[in-house]
Amino acid sequence: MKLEVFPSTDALADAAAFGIETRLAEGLKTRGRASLVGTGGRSPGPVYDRLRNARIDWARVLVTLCDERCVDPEAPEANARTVRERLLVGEPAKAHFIPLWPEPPEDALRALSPFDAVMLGMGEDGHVASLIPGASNLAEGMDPANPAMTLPIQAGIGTPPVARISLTLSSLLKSRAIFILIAGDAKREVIARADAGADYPVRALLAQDQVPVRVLWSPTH
Ligand SMILES: O=C(O)[C@H](O)[C@@H](O)[C@H](O)[C@H](O)COP(=O)(O)O
Repeated sequence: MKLEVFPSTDALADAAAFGIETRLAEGLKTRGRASLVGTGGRSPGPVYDRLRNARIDWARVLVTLCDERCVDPEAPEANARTVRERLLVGEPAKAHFIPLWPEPPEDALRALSPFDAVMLGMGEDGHVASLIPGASNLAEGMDPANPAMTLPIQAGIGTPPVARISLTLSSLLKSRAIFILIAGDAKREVIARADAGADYPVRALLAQDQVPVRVLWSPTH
């Protein structure tokens, strides 16, 4: 793993947004459509803010999420709400948004893949999307041969501890580029340990050579 170190959240967000916009533009140019898998948490907000200004044909872009909390889509905890408020405003409102909940869109996701760009955060427990250590079906979610695109995750783990829908590892890997956004010293140590072989969910993304993965780090959120 090559950790890309940025001095600030702004610098990280500039680089991530540029990388993602480039992937979307490439998808539009070569395939006439593009797909973005977004994420929740604190990391993506500043990236969405920049992507809003991307001069691409948003009407031909499909946007979905790597995970969703099973809460009212209007609730502040809903990842869809973050995407609606931070990304799908102005021109990007023309993009087609595919929610993961209440009906996991298995077929739509399969038809959409491989995704042009997948943006992920990472927890201090090494989770990505909602592939969270402690989930009773984590092995299923981490099975690279699992044909399912999505996986329900029980309530009681993760923050907030609500039930969730996550993309599976196999669906995250049906992509052309993955961007992992992390902040703070604790997560820098976790990802270094994962890269060195520790059994965190994020390790599965670092230890494969099917999809290019960029890991972008800044000292704070
Ligand atoms: O819905 C979620 O909670 C996320 O998708 C989750 O996987 C998040 O990305 C990480 O927990 C990192 O969160 P931060 O970006 O806040 O560090």
